[in-house]
Amino acid sequence: MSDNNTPDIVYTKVDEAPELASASFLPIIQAFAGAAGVTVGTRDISLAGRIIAAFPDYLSDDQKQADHLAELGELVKTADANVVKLPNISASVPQLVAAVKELQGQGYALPDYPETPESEAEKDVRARYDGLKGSAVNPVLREGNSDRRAAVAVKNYAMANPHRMGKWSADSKTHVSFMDGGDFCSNEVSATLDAAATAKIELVGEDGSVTVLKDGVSYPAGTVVDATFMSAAALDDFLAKEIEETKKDGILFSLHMKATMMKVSDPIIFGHAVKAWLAPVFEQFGEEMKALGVTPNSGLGDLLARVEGKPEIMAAIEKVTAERPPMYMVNSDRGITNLHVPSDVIIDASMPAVIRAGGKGWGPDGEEADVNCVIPDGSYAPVYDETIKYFKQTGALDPSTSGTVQNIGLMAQKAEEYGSHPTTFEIPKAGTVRMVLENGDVLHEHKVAAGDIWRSASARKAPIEDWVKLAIERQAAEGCEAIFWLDEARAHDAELIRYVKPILEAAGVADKFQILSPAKATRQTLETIRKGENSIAITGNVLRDYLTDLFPILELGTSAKMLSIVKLMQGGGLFETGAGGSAPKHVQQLVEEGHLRWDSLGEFCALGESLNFLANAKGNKKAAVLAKGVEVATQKLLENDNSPGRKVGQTDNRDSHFYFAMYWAEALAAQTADSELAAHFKPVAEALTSGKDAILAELGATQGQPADLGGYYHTDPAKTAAVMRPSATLNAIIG
Ligand SMILES: NC(=O)C1=CN([C@@H]2O[C@H](COP(=O)(O)OP(=O)(O)OC[C@H]3O[C@@H](n4cnc5c(N)ncnc54)[C@H](OP(=O)(O)O)[C@@H]3O)[C@@H](O)[C@H]2O)C=CC1
Ligand SMILES: O=C(O)CCC(=O)C(=O)O
Ligand SMILES: [Mg+2]
Repeated sequence: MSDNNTPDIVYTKVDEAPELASASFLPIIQAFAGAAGVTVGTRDISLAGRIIAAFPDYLSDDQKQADHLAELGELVKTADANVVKLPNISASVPQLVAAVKELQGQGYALPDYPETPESEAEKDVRARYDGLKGSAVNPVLREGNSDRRAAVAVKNYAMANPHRMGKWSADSKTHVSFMDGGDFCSNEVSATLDAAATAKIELVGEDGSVTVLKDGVSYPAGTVVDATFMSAAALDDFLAKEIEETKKDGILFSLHMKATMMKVSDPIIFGHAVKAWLAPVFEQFGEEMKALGVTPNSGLGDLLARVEGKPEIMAAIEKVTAERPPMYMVNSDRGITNLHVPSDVIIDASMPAVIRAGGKGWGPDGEEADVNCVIPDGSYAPVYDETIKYFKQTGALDPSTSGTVQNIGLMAQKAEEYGSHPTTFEIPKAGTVRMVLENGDVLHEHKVAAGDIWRSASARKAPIEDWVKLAIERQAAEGCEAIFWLDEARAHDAELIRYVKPILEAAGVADKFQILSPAKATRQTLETIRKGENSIAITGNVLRDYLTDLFPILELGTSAKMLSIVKLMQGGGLFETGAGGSAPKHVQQLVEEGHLRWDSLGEFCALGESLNFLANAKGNKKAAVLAKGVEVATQKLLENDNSPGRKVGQTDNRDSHFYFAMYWAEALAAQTADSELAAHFKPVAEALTSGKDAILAELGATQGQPADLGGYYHTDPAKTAAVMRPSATLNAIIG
């Protein structure tokens, strides 16, 4: 749906640090693009914006907001889509509840999040909130497969200016622990559908009763449909054993999940860990805590807040905690543990952080220590396991000589586990889960017990074929090693391999590709980049996510600098900014000490790609000139080291936007392809250059002081602009 009101480029309005950055950077983009007749507009996909859009019937007319996510969901299915997508919050329940509370405080008469909905009205409210939970944005926008890599200039800069890496020692006790049975990995079955089909998922109880869990799940022909489950009993045994083992080893206990993206299964697994950690407390006070509204899936933080006024429960918690191994901390100064909030420790970012640090996590005493990284399901844990084993044997990677790993990820149309939420169930009672097709065929069945987590994931034919073709294209462009990270011994992967091989053979390029299990691919890839050579990892959706944080964090120090292109299957373009999240810690630092260390390199890269797309797809010559200018400016910003530093007083996000604007204007003034644009930008470049000292002084004057944004999830635009655009000189030139 592209109408006259759709701008040439849609720049998404999001949350937390990237949204703060946009308050400073977007006015620059709009002014520069406007001079070339390119329109850049925003669509609000922030958590607060999505909440407001979901409850028009509760709000006054001036508070109402259209459903921009739905609009973008349509746009990305057209060739007109040109969307720059910044990272947004994939909300856990505590984040959602906090955002609602903040909006209520601002006068939005939103209903409370119903913990235990009973009336029809409460059930309706709960369903609307549930639709906003977790990764509700990315799967809607990602109508294409993923191509993530470091731009050449960025990689070269990282090699010339290597970040610090923690040292690995051969006797590090840090390791990964995963289940050896009863998990999603070992229970998986998979089949490819010959014809289009509609399935019903039902639970046949041991008593013979039939409960329909989900009806009318339809798949086009050629879809790979998986089913699997995690045994709750096996999970509980595993967690109890790991807590004991960690204590024996004298190291930190940590749990790494993706409770945001895997919004149904992983919060439940997280809740099992909370229960395992406080097992004796739950045994003694389980009923009382339930009455207080304790839901282990929301984490220890929520639990502690609810039992605060109960000294006997608090005493029991203290007693158990003293017997437990020390826990890996999110923030030891504030006592925030790994199990406090399900969205605080997110595996794609958290495991690389441990690995980059040489296998260290922060303990409750504020000191670094070795850590047991518990990742219950064995499907992808071997990647981290193998990485850690490799570094223990060989020492840390050297970013000044290391090659690079690019990723081609199967992501389109809610591929694989990351699209499985509507078909994931916590099983209410023992029986058999069956997936039955409309002709009565039983596609998959599993015998399950109460509390098991059963889920079905699928990958469609068109996205799979598009993914293999994209891999062929990228391998031809790079000429380097290319590995499909697929395990022929795993049911789902075996079905994918049946697609991959014939396509490679038909294209005559089978010899350019290898197919290796994730563990073997990890080792080979690490050996390749250690030699200074490059590798393309062609993976499913989960490994796309994991690897595009893991390798960039080792090679570049951060995944913020990644080029992240989604070639939409209907011809449009979606340009994600970096491969990281919305960095809540950065907001805290800005609010406390007026320094924003968010690095917008991902935005610069995405902007360049988006303008190039406009130039190529729409023949917009001026956009091509703008794009070239963005490339030159980015290169210059790197060369001159104008990226943000971590500490107050150093270059920050706002300073780096000024430098970017100055270099961009200089490049546009100097180019000869479009004299009109050159003439327009000449005085702009001069004003920015001669105003440099004044501008930097005005920007710097705000550092070191607390900043007031007028909100967290729903900030005040005027206050945010005052914080993020404090230079009157710069504003006058841009304005
Ligand atoms: N594409 C998307 O929409 C994504 C959204 N998310 C969401 O983001 C939130 C936070 O997720 P989390 O897993 O903590 O991951 P983040 O990537 O937000 O944070 C991890 C750390 O990465 C570093 N980092 C990330 N981006 C930048 C940047 N541009 N500049 C500088 N440093 C950066 C920071 O490290 P340091 O502190 O060392 O500076 C940061 O603290 C969650 O709500 C999650 O749901 C997460 C991933 C992707
Ligand atoms: O959508 C999300 O929750 C996170 C996405 C993510 O981590 C990624 O795409 O790398
Ligand atoms: Mg990720």
